[in-house]
This record gives sequence, structure tokens and C-alpha cells, in this order.
Amino acid sequence: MNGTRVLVLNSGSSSVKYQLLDMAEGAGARLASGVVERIGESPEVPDHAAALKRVAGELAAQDLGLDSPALAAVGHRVVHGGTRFTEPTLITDEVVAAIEELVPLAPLHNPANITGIRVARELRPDLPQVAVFDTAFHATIPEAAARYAIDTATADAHGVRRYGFHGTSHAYVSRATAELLGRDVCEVNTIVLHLGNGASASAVRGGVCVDTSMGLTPLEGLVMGTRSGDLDPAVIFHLARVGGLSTDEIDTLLNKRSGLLGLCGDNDMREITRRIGEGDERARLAFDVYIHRLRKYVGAYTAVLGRVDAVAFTAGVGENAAAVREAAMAGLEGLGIEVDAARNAVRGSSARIVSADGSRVAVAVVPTDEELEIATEAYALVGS
Ligand SMILES: Nc1ncnc2c1ncn2[C@@H]1O[C@H](COP(=O)(O)OP(=O)(O)O)[C@@H](O)[C@H]1O
Ligand SMILES: CC(=O)OP(=O)(O)O
Ligand SMILES: [Mg+2]
Repeated sequence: MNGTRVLVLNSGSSSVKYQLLDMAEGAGARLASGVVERIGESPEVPDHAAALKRVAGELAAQDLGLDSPALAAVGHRVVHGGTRFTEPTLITDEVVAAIEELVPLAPLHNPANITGIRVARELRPDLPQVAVFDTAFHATIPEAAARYAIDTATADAHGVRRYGFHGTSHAYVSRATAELLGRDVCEVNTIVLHLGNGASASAVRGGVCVDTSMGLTPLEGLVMGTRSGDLDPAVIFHLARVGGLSTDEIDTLLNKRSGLLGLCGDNDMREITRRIGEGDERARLAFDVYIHRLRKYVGAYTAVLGRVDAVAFTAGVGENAAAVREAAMAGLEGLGIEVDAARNAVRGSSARIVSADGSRVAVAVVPTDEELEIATEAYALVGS
């Protein structure tokens, strides 16, 4: 290995986030970072390939281009790794083909990840490229939580089980939460609430994931920006048989036109809280549905873990929306959860505790850093 820098590409369904980190000191000094958003919504950025060209251009303009000999690796977020990929993996043609085979299980995400890999490999065929999977951290979930109660042979034939996503974030945040509490991660039980555009909860016992809300695909669980999360599976048959919708139409409905957007016409929590302030009833209901679901998972994961030391809020909504944290944690004194209203209202960009001093369960805001986590794992792999 020559260089000490790692470029991380985090391709989401409609955005590409990137960071260039120097891993020489081990801490991961950030040399450059950025995001290209709203892919597909404007003629300037029609698709992920165009977004990646823009990223390459932004880096080159800072003399930090992909041609730099200081680069040791490119780390790629890959959302679905199935049962095969549970560790960071050096990318080969065969690995790309396997990630491609998983596209039906993450149709909004894996194609974007593959595009990122293709573009980076074309620009630097000599450079090690590492895939870090969203599903990997959830590989430890016990069968009792990972199995759906359907015919076993059918489930196994089609790979139907709970995989879970946002694992890089759940791993990073559960560790950072233990650090914030000044305790060893091995002795801390944490409920992590990753609330971004996509959202998921996880139950982490001593640093090991034991349950998570997303399932076969990133559709299950919490109410999200545009995804429904949990519903009676018979809703799908009903919409098909009685509503006359095709499978693809229902897929699009549940993934892209549901969640907060479906309930009130907006998927951004900033806009929703603003509308609530103006007395908007639809925005209020969307917020209430979102919060109700979140509280159900906190209760469920309290039972799964038995003892909870911390609830950690992270990602765009979790880190910024004090009103969401306040509503989600209200009246949970019976579970040992008591938020301090003043602490919760303070804005900040570093990890912090927002519970009251006497709260048995610490409530924390812990900014996630998927890119740093991916860089650390990629650098460790190419260095070994
Ligand atoms: N200041 C804020 N207040 C409330 N919500 C916010 C704020 N900033 C961002 N968000 C929410 O965070 C979401 C984006 O979160 P993020 O973690 O970046 O998502 P993703 O990685 O899925 O694109 C936005 O859609 C918005 O709902
Ligand atoms: C898996 C997933 O939902 O990712 P994102 O939140 O980036 O869309
Ligand atoms: Mg995200």
C-alpha cells in the first residue's frame, strides 16, 4: 500500500455523499467532503453516473482528484449484501456480479452503488476498491428475530429473511454512544434510532446487533420520508385485487409515495414542523403517525434488550429535530426514560446527552459518520 488516503462514496437512492479522509493518524482527518443531491430531478444531474462525474470534478478542482498517488483505496457503501457479504470485501468482477444479483432486494440502492463502483474502477483500475455493506452489522441478529413466520422452504428458496440496513451507522453510533457514556461498548445496551430520509431502529446488546426494524428490503419498520414502513401485508393483495394496481405500481407507492410524503405531501421534517406551527392538520397527523411508530419500536426493543442503557438519536431527523426526540420520548418515565427539555432544545453538532440527570436510561444525540466508518474498515482491509 502506497498512500494513506481513502475516498468514500456513499451513494443513496437520490444522492451521492463523499468524503476524502487521510487515515495516516488513524483518526481519519477529513480533507474534502460533499454531497450531490436530488439526482434525477434536474437536467444537470440526470443520474448517478453524472453525479459521480461531478464528485470527481469537485475533487480534481481541489487538487485531490482520483489520480492522486496518495490514495490507498476507495470505500463504497453497498446497501444489500445478502447472506454472503458480512465483512468489508475487496471488489472484483465477481463481487460486482454478486452485488448485481442482489438488486431485486434493494432496487433503489444497489444499482446506485454499482454505478459508483464502475465509475471509480474505470478511473483507477489499479486502486483497491472496498465494499462495505449496510447489512453486515445485522448478521448477528438471532434466527428468532431474523426469521419471518412463513413456510421455511419457500423463505429459504428465495432468501426471504430480515437482513437490516444502515448497519454502518448503527455500528458507529452504538460505539460512539458507549464512548459518550464513558463505558466499554461490551457492557452497554443501546436502542439506536437512525432517522434520515430512510429510517431504522436497532437493538444493540454490548455492541452486537440483536434486532432491527428494516427487513428483507429497506421498506419495513419505521415511517420514513417516502416509505410506509410496517403495514399489514394483505394491504398489497387488497390494492392489487380490489384497487387494480400492478405489482410495480404498489412497489412505487410504498417506497416513493408513502411515509411522511404520502400522509401530508412533504417528506422533509423541517417543512412538516413548520407547517405544524401554522396549524396544518395533515402535517400534524403525519408527525403523529411517525412518532407513534417510533415509540412502538422503543417499547419493543426495551423488551428485546431487557435492560436499556441508552437511546441514541442519529441521522438528519434524529440529530436535528428536537421536536421529534421530545415527542418520541414523552411520558416514558415508566421505562426509565426522562428527557431534559432544555438540553434537548440546544442545537449542536457533537454527541451529547439530552436526558435528565436522574434518567435511568441515557437519551443521546449522536451524529452518525457512515463515511468515516467505511474509510476505517476499507483502510484496515487494504492495509492487512
Ligand atoms: N434541521 C433539521 N430539522 C429537522 N429535520 C431535518 C433537519 N435537517 C435535516 N432534516 C431531515 O433529515 C432528512 C435527511 O436526513 P439524512 O440522514 O441526510 O438522510 P439520507 O442519508 O437518507 O439522505 C431530511 O429529509 C429532513 O427530513
Ligand atoms: C437503506 C436505506 O434506507 O438507505 P437511505 O436511508 O440512505 O435511503
Ligand atoms: Mg443515509
